[in-house]
Order: sequence, then C-alpha cells, then structure tokens
Amino acid sequence: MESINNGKPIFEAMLDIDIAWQCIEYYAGLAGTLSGQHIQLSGGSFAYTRREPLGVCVGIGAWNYPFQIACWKSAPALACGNAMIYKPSPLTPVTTVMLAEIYAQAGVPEGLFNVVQGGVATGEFLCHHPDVAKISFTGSVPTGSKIMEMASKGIKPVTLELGGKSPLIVFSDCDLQNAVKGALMANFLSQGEVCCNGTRVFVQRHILDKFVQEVVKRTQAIKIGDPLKEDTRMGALISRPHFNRVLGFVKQAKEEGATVLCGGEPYVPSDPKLKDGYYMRPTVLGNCKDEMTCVKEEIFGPVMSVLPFDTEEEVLQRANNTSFGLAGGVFTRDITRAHRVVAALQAGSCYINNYNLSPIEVPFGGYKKSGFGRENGQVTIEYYSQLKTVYVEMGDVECTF
Ligand SMILES: NC(=O)c1ccc[n+]([C@@H]2O[C@H](COP(=O)([O-])OP(=O)(O)OC[C@H]3O[C@@H](n4cnc5c(N)ncnc54)[C@H](O)[C@@H]3O)[C@@H](O)[C@H]2O)c1
Repeated sequence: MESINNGKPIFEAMLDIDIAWQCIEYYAGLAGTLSGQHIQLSGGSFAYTRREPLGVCVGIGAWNYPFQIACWKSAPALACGNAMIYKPSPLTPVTTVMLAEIYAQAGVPEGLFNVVQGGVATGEFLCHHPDVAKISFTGSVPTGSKIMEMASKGIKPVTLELGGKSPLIVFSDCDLQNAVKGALMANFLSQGEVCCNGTRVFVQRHILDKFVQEVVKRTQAIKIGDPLKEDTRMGALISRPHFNRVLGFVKQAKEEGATVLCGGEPYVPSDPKLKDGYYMRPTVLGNCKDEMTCVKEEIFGPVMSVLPFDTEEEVLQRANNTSFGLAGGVFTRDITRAHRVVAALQAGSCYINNYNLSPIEVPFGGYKKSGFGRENGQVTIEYYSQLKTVYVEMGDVECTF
C-alpha cells in the first residue's frame, strides 16, 4: 500500500514499515520510564518535577515517507499521554488511515489518534485551533515558516522537520568503494525525495576522476520501473508537477554550465501500463560550481551534484555556506579528521563513513533553516511533554507581612 501511495519501490517501503513498527515499540517501552526529579531543599523541604502531557497535538506530514512520518510523530505523542490529530499530505492520504486502524485494533482508545484529510486550509485550521497544544510539522521551509507564525499566535510549541541541501565530503584517504556506496545511499533512496540527502558531494580532487567513474557506473545500473516488483530499486516520482520541476532543475544546471554525467531525462518503462508514470533516470551532475542553482536549492529528486575540493578548511567553509542544516557526512580513514569535520559541520544529523541511516534510538533533526526540535531517540519525550515543578513545604510558612 505504501508503494502505491507514494511510488517508491516495495523493497524500500518494507524498510519504512519496519522502522515504523520499531518506532512504536521503542516509545511504548519508553512510556513506562517517564519520570521527574527530586530536589532536596533546606529545612527538609523539597521539590519534585513531573512530566505531563501537552494535550491535543497536531501532526502534519510530507508525502515522501507517509507512514513513517505519521509513526515518528504519533508514537512519542501517545507515549507521553497526548492525543494526536494527524493530517497527511493530500498526495499520500492512504496509509495513515491504515495506521489509525492498526492503533484501534491494538486497543488505542477511540479518539486518541485521528486522521484528518485535507490540504492547506485544513492544515491552517488545525494550527489555529485553540484546543491544539502543539504542532509537529514535516515539510518544506516556506510552509514551516507559516506554521511557526500560526503557532506563535497561540504561543504553541512547534517541532519543525524541514528541507535540506546537505553536504557529503569525500576525502582522498577514504575507502573508495564505501564512499561511492555512501554517495548512492545519500542521493537515490525514494527517487531522491529525501530531506536529509547529501546532494552536494564534495570530492577531494586527487580521487575525483576515479570516484566519478565508479559513481556513474553504479548509478547507471540502478533498476528503475514497477514499484511493486521486488527487484526494482527506483520507482516513480510523486506527481507530474514535481517530475517537471526536477527535470527543470537539470535543464537549468546544463544552462549554467554543469555536465550531465548520466541520467537527466525521463525513463519510459517498456511495460505499457507504466508508460504514463513519472519515472526519471538517476542523475549525476559534474562540473558543478557552488553558485549554481542545482547546488544551492533543494531539488528533492534523484540528482547528485559533484564538486571538487582541495583542502579541509576550504571544504568546510563551502559545506556550511547554506541556509539549510539538516544533515552532513564525511568519508575518511583519518579518525581525528572525521570527528573534527563533523564537529565543524553546521548540521543536526551527521554521518561518519556512512549516510542516511536512521535508527529509531538516535535523535534526528536539523540546524538553521532545516528546523528545530528532534524526532526519534529519548530526547523526543521532551518535545511531547511539559515539566511541572511542585514545591513541598515541610516547615511553617515564613511570612514577611
Ligand atoms: N526534515 C524532515 O524530517 C523532512 C522529512 C520529509 C520531508 N521534508 C521536507 O518536506 C518537503 C517536501 O514535502 P511537501 O512538498 O509535502 O512539503 P509542503 O511543505 O508542501 O507540505 C507539507 C505538509 O504541510 C501541509 N501544508 C501546506 N501548506 C500548509 C499551511 N499553510 N498550513 C498548514 N499545513 C500546510 C501540506 O498539506 C502537507 O501535509 C521538502 O522540503 C523536504 O525536505 C523534511
């Protein structure tokens, strides 16, 4: 159903659903660990803190990981004792309803997890509603900014998981095959429609030719086609307008001087029933410069830009020269450099010698315009609960009056 909902290959959709059930189990386990602090004060008095729910939380999701995003928001929300009203993207309405059915079958009381279908107007209605205590949003930066503005009217806390244009830095002392595999994982999952993708691939000049040769070879071997076939590794993009937009970025990249090393065009499957699908060949762009549109803007499709660099200092300055800050990665065998580089990256989710893994135990989220708040991991409890402090007097009241 998730493949049909979104167009991604079934192989990947199965992994998304695995992560989703792991998320629900993880927060179900954490629910019993919510606790406060005991603070001893002078004269025998003391204070304690309690973690309490916020109330009714709203979740608004993007279309690229429809089921998974709904779980990443609802599982911690429910574990903290909140209710959730969830609005999926109108482009992927189906599987979130199945999540509601699963919760109901598992015994979640009626009304605790609710799905409301709709687009902008429905989303705005939910954000403005006075009974809503918190908004957790996954989507683009412009919408995230509007969500924050609406939330500010009601002084409501928000979690924002927004877009990115993340750097992947490949030093010449890396394990080349792993770096090539990492670059593919950083760009071509879910047809490249992944917020944390490392789409700016900086490669140290010394290994540039070898790296590009290997990346292009492996990219050309990616099996595109019917998302419901087990061996498909790239399915269809989400919609006709988005498909045209992604192809438009490639056209503009060529006009600005980039070279299409492979892909860059629609793919027409031989199966006649798929011929109107939004299939695109995964694309590697060479000869890229930092000021090109394809290097600066989030394309949200299967398009990797390769950029040469010479020194560590230079690449860090270029990698951080963006208003986004969702993710970043480095491939090197030099352990001190690896940690030095990730410490300097202005990004919330960093990888050393791998890319795009998201185990549920590990917090995920952005810096800068990629948002704030975190999903996954223990820390997310803090974003779905509020802290009450209770002062307990053990003596007499000392009155100044
Ligand atoms: N950081 C993350 O975890 C993460 C994950 C997935 C996607 N994304 C980002 O999402 C974007 C792609 O998703 P999209 O095109 O669905 O994003 P979008 O911002 O267009 O829409 C996201 C959701 O917001 C709703 N919405 C739109 N306008 C609204 C408004 N004014 N008020 C309330 N709700 C409104 C939409 O109906 C949809 O459900 C990309 O930028 C991508 O990077 C981020």
